[in-house]
Amino acid sequence: MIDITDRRRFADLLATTTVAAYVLVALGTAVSTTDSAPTCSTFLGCSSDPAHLTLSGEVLLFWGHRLAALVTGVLVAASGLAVRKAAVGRRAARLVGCVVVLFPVQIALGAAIVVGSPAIARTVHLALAMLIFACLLLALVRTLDDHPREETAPSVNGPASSSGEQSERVSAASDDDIGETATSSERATGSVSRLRRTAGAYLTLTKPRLMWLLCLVALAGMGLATLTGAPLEPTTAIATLAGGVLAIGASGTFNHVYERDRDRRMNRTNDRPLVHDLVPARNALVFGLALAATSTIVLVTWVNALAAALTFAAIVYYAVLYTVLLKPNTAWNTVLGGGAGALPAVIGWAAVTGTVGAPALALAAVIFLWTPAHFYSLAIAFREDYARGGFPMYPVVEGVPAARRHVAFYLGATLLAASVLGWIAGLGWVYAVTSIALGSVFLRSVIRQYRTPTDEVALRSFYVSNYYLGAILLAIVLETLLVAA
Ligand code: HEM
Ligand SMILES: CC(C)=CCC/C(C)=C/CC/C(C)=C/COP(=O)(O)OP(=O)(O)O
Repeated sequence: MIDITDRRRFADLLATTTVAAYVLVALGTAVSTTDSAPTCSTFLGCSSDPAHLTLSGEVLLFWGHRLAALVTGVLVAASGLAVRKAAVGRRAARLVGCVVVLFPVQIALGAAIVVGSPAIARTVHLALAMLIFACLLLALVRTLDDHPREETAPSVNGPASSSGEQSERVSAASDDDIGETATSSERATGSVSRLRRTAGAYLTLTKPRLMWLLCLVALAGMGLATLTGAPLEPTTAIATLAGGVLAIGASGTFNHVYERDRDRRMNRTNDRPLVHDLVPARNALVFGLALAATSTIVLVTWVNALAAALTFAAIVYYAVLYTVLLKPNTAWNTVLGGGAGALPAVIGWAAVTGTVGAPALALAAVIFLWTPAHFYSLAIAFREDYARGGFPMYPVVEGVPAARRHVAFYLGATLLAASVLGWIAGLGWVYAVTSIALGSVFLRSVIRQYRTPTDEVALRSFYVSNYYLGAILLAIVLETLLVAA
C-alpha cells in the first residue's frame, strides 16, 4: 500500500527543491548579465583580492548563486534518495532521476565558467539550469496530481442570482426614489447624483482596474529602450501613457458592449452598466470610438506613427480578435488573447525608438506566458459563472485539475522567460532580487492550490500574479532610473 505520509513529505521536499532551483536559475542569469563572475575567479573559493570582499550588489549575487547552488544540490540529492520511498508515479521518478544526473554536469560546467569562462559553457549552463528547473516543476506537478486530496469545493460564484434581483439592487439606489413631493433642492441633489452615476458608469466601461498594470508594462517597455541609450522625453512618456489609457478604455468599452447579454447571466458581471441600461449601448459604442480616435490622435501627434499603429492594433486585438472571435468560441481564448496584453511592451519600446527590439519582444513574451497563469486561477474560482455565461474558458472545458496544471506550467514558463528577459536586456540585481522574491511567492501560491484546492486559494494566486508582474515591471523601471542617474 502507498504510504501517503511519505508521498506528502516527498511532495513538500520536491516543492522546496523546485523553488530553490528557480532561485538558482534567476541568480545564475543575474550573475551572467551583471558580469559578477570575474569578481571571483577560482572554483569553490575566492582569492584575497579586496574586490571580492567589498559588499556590492554584484558580489552578493555571486555569493548568493554559490549558496543557492549548494542548497539546491543538497535538496536534489535528498529528493533523489527520497523518490523511491515516496512511491510516486514512474514519470515523476524519471524526471527526478534526470535532475540527479544533470546536476553534477551543471556543477562541472559552472567550474569551467569560473576558471576558463568559454562563452559556450555559459550558454549551455543557463540552458541546463532551465531544463533542471523544468524537470523539477513537471515532477512536482505529477507528484501533486497523484496526491489524494479533497475534491474542489463548489465555485465561489455560487448559484445564479437573477439579473432581476440585481436590477432591483441597482434601481433601489437610483434616483427614482425621489418622490413626487421632492423639493427643488432635493431635485438638484438628484441630478447631481444622476450625473455622478452616469460618469461612474462611463468610467466602469473603460475597465480602470486593469490600467495600472498595463501602464506599467508600457512604462517598462520605454525603460528597456532607454537602456540602449535612446533618450526618453517627458512628453513622449506622458503621451504614450495617455494614448494607452485611452486605448484600453476604448477596447474595454467595446468589450462591455459586445458582452452585455452574456454579462447579464454571470454573477461577477451582472451589475455592469450596460446590463442595467445606465448607458445606452449606442452611446457606449460612440464613447468607445471617440476614445479610440483620441488615442490615435494623441499618439500620432506627440509620439510616432509606429506606436499609434501598434496601439490601434491592440484595440482591434482585444475588441475583435479576443472578444468577438476567440472568447466565445475556443478554450484557447486566454492563451491567444494574451497577445493583446503583451503589445503595450512593444508599444512602449516603439514610442522611444520608433522600432521594435529584442528586449521589448522578450518582455512581451513574459506577459504572453504570464496571462494564462494570471487568468486561469480566476477562471477556476468563477468556472460556474463562466459556464453560465456560455464562455468555453479552460477550466470550464477541461476541468479544474487540468487548469491547475496549466497554471503551474505557464508560471514555470513565465519565470524562465523573465530570466531570459534579464539576460537579453542586461538587467541588474534590483530586477534579479525582485523577480526571485516575488517569483518564489507566486510559485508557492500556485503549489498551495494543490494542497488547499479552494476557490479562495485560487483567487489569492490570481492577485499574487498581479503583484508578481507589477513588482518585476517596477524593478525594470527602477533599473532604468539607476542607469540614468
Ligand atoms: C486574455 C487575457 C486576460 C484575461 C482573460 C484577463 C482576465 C481578467 C479578469 C476577468 C479580471 C477581473 C476583472 C474584473 O472583475 O473587473 C482581470 C483583472 C485584472 N487583470 Fe487580467 N486578464 C488578461 C490579461 C491581463 C493583462 C495582460 C494584464 C496586465 C498586464 C492584466 C491585468 C489585470 C489587472 C491589474 C486586474 C485587476 C485585478 C484587481 O481587481 O485588482 N490582465 N483580468
Ligand atoms: C493598449 C491596449 C489597447 C491594450 C489592450 C490590452 C488589454 C486591455 C488586455 C487585457 C485583456 C483583459 C484584461 C481581458 C479581461 O478579460 P475579459 O474581457 O474576458 O474580462 P471580463 O470577463 O471581465 O469581461
